[in-house]
Formats: sequence, C-alpha cells, structure tokens
Amino acid sequence: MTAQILDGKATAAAIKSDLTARVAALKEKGVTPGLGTILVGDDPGSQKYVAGKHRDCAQVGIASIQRELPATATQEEIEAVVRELNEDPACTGYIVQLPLPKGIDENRILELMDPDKDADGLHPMNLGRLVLNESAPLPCTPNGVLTLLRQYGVEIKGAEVVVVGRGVTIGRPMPLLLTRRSENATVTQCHTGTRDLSAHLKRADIIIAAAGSAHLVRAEDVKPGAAVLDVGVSRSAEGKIVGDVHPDVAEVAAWISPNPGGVGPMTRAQLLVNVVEAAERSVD
Ligand SMILES: Nc1nc2c(c(=O)[nH]1)N[C@@H](CN(C=O)c1ccc(C(=O)N[C@@H](CCC(=O)O)C(=O)O)cc1)CN2
Repeated sequence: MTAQILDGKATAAAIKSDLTARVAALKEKGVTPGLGTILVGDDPGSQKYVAGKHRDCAQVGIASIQRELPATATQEEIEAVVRELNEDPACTGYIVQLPLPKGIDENRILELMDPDKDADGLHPMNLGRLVLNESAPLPCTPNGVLTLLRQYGVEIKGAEVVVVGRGVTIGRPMPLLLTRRSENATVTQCHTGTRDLSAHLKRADIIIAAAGSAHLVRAEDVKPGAAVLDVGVSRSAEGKIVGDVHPDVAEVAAWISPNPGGVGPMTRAQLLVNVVEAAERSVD
C-alpha cells in the first residue's frame, strides 16, 4: 500500500482563497482585520514561521502589525508590547510566537493577552471555553489537523486516535478537539512517560505525532490502513526538516501528511481563519 498524501499546502490554499473573499466583504463593511505578531529573539525557525504568517496576511488582504524584540528582552518589555497590542484598534487579533526565550514566564504573557484578541486560541480563558464546550478560537495546529482529516474523508467518529506529545500548541489541546461530540473520537495521549509507545501506536486508526523526536513513529508500529499525521519538527545537521514519522510508514498507512507541506501550512491557514472569524463576529 502507498499512502494517499494529505496535502496541507493545497488545502491551505483553498482556505485562503475563501478567506480572501470574506476579507473583501468585511472591508466593504468598513472593517479591516489586522493580525499582530510578537516575535522575541532570533530563532531562525520562529522568524521563518512569523514571516510566513505575514505573507499569508498580504495574500488574503489582512493588515499586518509586526513587533520584534531582542533575545535579551525582559519580561516587563514583552508585557509592555502585549499591553500595546491589547489597546491597538488596528490589531483585531494577535499571537505571541512560541517558544519564548528561557527565563521568560510564557504563561504570564499568554494570560496578559486580551482573550478577545487571542488569534491562537491559547489564552487560558479560551482553552477553558474549549473544555466547557463554549465557542472559542480553536488552537491552530489541532484545528489544522482536523480540517485536513475532514478534507480527505478520514473517518474520525469512533476512531482510536493516538496523540504523541503534550505541548501547549498541539498535544494538550488536540484531545479536547477530538473528543467533542462533533468528532467523537477515542483518544490516547502518549508522552515521554508512556511505557510502551509501540503497543499504543499499533492499535491506532489515526496517529498524530507531535513529539519533536525524529522518526519516532516507524512502519512496524503502524496498523495497515491508518492515517498518520506528522507534526513534529527536528532539524538535520544540514538544517532540513525531519519529521516524527519515518518515510517507510507511507508503505503501511492509508493516509500520511508530508512534513514539510502537511500540517505546517494548515496551522498558518487556521490562524487566518481565527482572525477573520473574530472580525466577522465584530460586525454581526
Ligand atoms: N504562537 C504560536 N507559536 C507556535 C505555534 C503556534 O501555533 N502558535 N506553532 C509552532 C510553529 N508554527 C506556528 O507558529 C508553524 C510551524 C510550521 C509552519 C510551516 O508552515 N511549516 C512549513 C515548513 C517551513 C520550513 O521550511 O521551515 C511546512 O510544514 O510546510 C508554520 C507555522 C510553534 N510555535
């Protein structure tokens, strides 16, 4: 079996095309959505992701507001920029690019954001709303994973899903989305404390690998016909992306997301969805 590719690039392009029309309609009503980004430090990966977010904004007509601070920025200096964007009427939604440099209290920064401007869905108020089944902006990567599965008709209802990883952007919120009544999946969350990862993976209909551990998921761990989403990012010595999923998995799985070109572009598209939906709510 050779797996069908879950093409995140193509799916994200279709989402952006729909958003372009919706942004134009908002502008006719006098509302211009504006996405702010706060980037602290000089991590090349983060710089690339933030640059991509602003390229996407330009493509669909969303205004861009960029704030950059050096790696030496203090907690207070970052908090001052958060307060500034909370007050800026041109900034209808914003994100703080993660991770922040060591020594910065990330949770305090997220808590300081205006939850109504939280374009990432990572503010504790919005994560709490998700737990309570209330309407909230959805975390971008988990929502991107779901959108990709739906786009390719992968059955989520009743599926045994294994999520590998427990980070704040993917691992923690992913099961919250999958276990909503609308999705009705059964989820096992694995992490570095899991005793027999392989045994869990072998039972999974859907694997979401977000551990950041190169080639962690091997062909022999995967049930034939499973869907495998590769979300993890490690870098080779040459700086190339190495995912959590070994390339041989494509011979066993029925669906596989490439990395790059799978979940990454979907993360960016879902961010724009959150910005546009928030702007639409403001004119409803
Ligand atoms: N505030 C946030 N910080 C981080 C998030 C997040 O959702 N919000 N997620 C990740 C990084 N991320 C978004 O910020 C992100 C990761 C990957 C991509 C992407 O398009 N990747 C491309 C490859 C790019 C390359 O060549 O390096 C792909 O997969 O095709 C976009 C966004 C951590 N931080």
